[in-house]
Formats: sequence, structure tokens, C-alpha cells
Amino acid sequence: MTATRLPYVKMNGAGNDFIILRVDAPGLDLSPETVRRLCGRDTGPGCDQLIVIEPPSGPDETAFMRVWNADGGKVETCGNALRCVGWLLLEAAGGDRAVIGTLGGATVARRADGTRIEVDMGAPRLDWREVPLAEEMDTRGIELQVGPVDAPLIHTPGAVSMGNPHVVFFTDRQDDDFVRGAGSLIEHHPLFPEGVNVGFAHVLAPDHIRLRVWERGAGLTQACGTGACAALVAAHRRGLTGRSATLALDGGDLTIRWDETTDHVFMTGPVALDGTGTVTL
Ligand SMILES: N[C@@H](CCC[C@H](N)C(=O)O)C(=O)O
Repeated sequence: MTATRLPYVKMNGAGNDFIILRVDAPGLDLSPETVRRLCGRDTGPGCDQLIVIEPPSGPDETAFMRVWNADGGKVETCGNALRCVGWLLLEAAGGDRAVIGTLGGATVARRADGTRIEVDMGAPRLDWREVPLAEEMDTRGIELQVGPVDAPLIHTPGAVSMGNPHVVFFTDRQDDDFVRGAGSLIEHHPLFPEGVNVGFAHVLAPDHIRLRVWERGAGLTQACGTGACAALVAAHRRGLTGRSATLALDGGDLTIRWDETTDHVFMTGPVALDGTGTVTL
């Protein structure tokens, strides 16, 4: 089989970094091994997620975006990558909006100020079946049991789907050991049949949240855009914040607003171009 070489763009959104490829036809099938090689920081350009921009899948879209986590798993969507892809599409075609299709739903990207891009992430999905959870629960505070079977610790984090699954703990514990230890344990908990992204949110004020996220398939990243949206939604549902807040992540700040009229969540944040190159598939 002949190897295919493709140009890539390396970008990041608040430190969450991506290799972005562009193809002329839908359905580029990448093996998990290829994705792991490209995403590996020792074996490829290295990134948290590999992104492929495809032609639109319908008349209303500007383009379709596919997402793979660094572990090789194909996933529904990625908030920070949507801002980066939005910026690339707006730079290439001009105009004031780009509609990006994903497996998790369509998103509209617009320029905000400077190099910040706003994306409309749609309505959060709050029914337990949509997260999804393995059993019926109130997603404002699910009953999550971890630890020994005979003496489990019971936590009540919020659960939200932003097109992909999230669980959000409200805690001031933010140290690496805790986030890595608890995150890696909960990512594959049986309550989450499709795995889960695990957020640790410390509410500093009704409009300010410090957030760290252990991402499904990528581990602790500098920022998780859908995780920031999920944290604001989960915090507001518990009466801890208003409907908008600054989310302070390791790699930068994201502004999240859950619009009362449309029920949509809007995320505004930075994008940065880190370089270009060529990869072999
Ligand atoms: N970094 C992302 C989310 C990427 C996918 C996620 N790890 C998942 O498995 O759902 C973001 O910015 O939203």
C-alpha cells in the first residue's frame, strides 16, 4: 500500500492542541495506530486531538469536522477545535460565520474580538439517556460510587452532554495527583457506557470558575472547551453561578454563556496557529 502524505496545520485553543488535516472527500478512515503515532509527542507532531476537515455533509454546512482523541478513539466533537477550525474557515473564505458539522451536532463559528472566536455549541443535553448514563438518575447530581465495593465513596457530580459526555465535580481539590488519579478512575466507570470527560470545577464567584479536565482518551489537557461549557451548565443548575462565567483553565480563559432564550451555550476563546508540516498516513 502506498503511503499518503498530507499537509497539516498545528493549532491550539487555550493550550488544547491539534493537528488539523484537510481532505477533499468524506470518510478518511484512520486506524487507531496511525492516530496514536501522529498524536504521540515522541512519534509524530504530537497533539491532544487529531482533526480532519471534510467537505460539508449537508447544504447548510461550510465544512464537516471529524475528531480523534490521542488514544486513537473517534469521538463526537471538540469545543476548542471548533474555534480553531472556525478561524481557518473564516480566514479562507471570509464572511462572518461558518457552520461546522460534527458527529455531536452542528456549530456556528463567528469572529469575536482580536483572535478570539465564538462558537454556538447548541443546547446542552441533560436527560440521563443523552449523556449517556447506564441508569436513570437526576443529572443535576448523579450518584457516583467509587472505591471499595463494600465501602464505596459516594459523590454527586453533575452530568451533561455537550455532544460528548461530561461529569463535573465541584471541589477545590485541583492538584495534579488528585485530578489524574480520580480522572483516570472515573473516565471508564461503568455508569458511563461511552466513557466520560471528567471536570473538576472550583467555583470562585458566581461568574468565575477555575476548571481542570481529565479528558476521555487524552488525559489531563490544558483546556477542554466542551468541558468548560458542561461545567457552567452544571454549576448554574446547582445554583452556584449565573448563566455566564469566565472559566479559568490551565491554558487560558474561556467565556461561557448559557443563553436563556435559545437554551444554547456560547463559548468564546482564543485560537493560535503553531506551525505547519506534512504527515504520512
Ligand atoms: N478537547 C475537547 C474535547 C475532545 C474530545 C473529548 N476528549 C471526548 O472524548 O469527548 C474540547 O475542547 O471540547
